[in-house]
Amino acid sequence: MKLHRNTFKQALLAPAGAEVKPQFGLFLGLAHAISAEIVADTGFDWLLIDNEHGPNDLATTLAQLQALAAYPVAPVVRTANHDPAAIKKLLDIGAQSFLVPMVETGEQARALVRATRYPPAGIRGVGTALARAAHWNGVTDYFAEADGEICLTLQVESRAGLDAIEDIAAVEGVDGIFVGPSDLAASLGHLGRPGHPDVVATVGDALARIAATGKAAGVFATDPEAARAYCAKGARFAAVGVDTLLLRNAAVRLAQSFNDTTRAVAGAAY
Ligand SMILES: O=C(O)C(=O)C[C@H](O)[C@@H](O)CO
Repeated sequence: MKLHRNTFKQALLAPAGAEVKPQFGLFLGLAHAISAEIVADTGFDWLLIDNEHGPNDLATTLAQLQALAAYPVAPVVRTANHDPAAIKKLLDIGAQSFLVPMVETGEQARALVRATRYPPAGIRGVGTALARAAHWNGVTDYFAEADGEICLTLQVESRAGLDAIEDIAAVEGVDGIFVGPSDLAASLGHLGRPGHPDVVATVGDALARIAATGKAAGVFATDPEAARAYCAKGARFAAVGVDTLLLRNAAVRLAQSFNDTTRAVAGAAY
């Protein structure tokens, strides 16, 4: 059995100058295989299983990875934090692409790369007999190929992270840097206002800086115009929605068409 090739990594790392189509994704916070499978064939390039803010755990993440495996969409797993033991378990259940929140130094980036690699490049523990990732020792040459199919993207979403963009990008094994406008807005004194002009300008500058390093720049923007503007600034992957918001907003609009309800439709995601 051959190891699954990471098409998300291939898309993000397309050679500079190549005709690179930005990869558009959706955050998944409903934490169930059914809701993940419902959106699996809707046309997104990637779907993010969120373990930071979404109520996901290892079991729900596994179920969604299994559900998505049948579809031409790339699963990305956002970790809750930088814990190498938690990353090891996510690797072993088969996650190949990661988004790690709140990275603020090159040192943190180096530690995160090591958490996703086997020795000697890293500290990932060996347990392939128990790992879906290796199809329980069914994948031939797993140890020779596993590290190469890992896609590690890190979130810069604070003033300190902004200051460290080039240091983080310089770390071998970091494939992309994703700007989180909501947490960055909070760090810049604009809590709840990711669309504030100062935040928008700062995000755009950060994307351009990331792209200039040669690493893939990523961003979160639920406003289509903002997402396209950020892609023009250098974003190569963009999360443009959240499943929870899609559900709630559709329900609010449908109810309003029958009842005299005035519930607000959630705009930008936070
Ligand atoms: O800080 C951000 O922006 C992100 O990291 C995305 C957030 O998690 C949130 O906006 C998703 O709803």
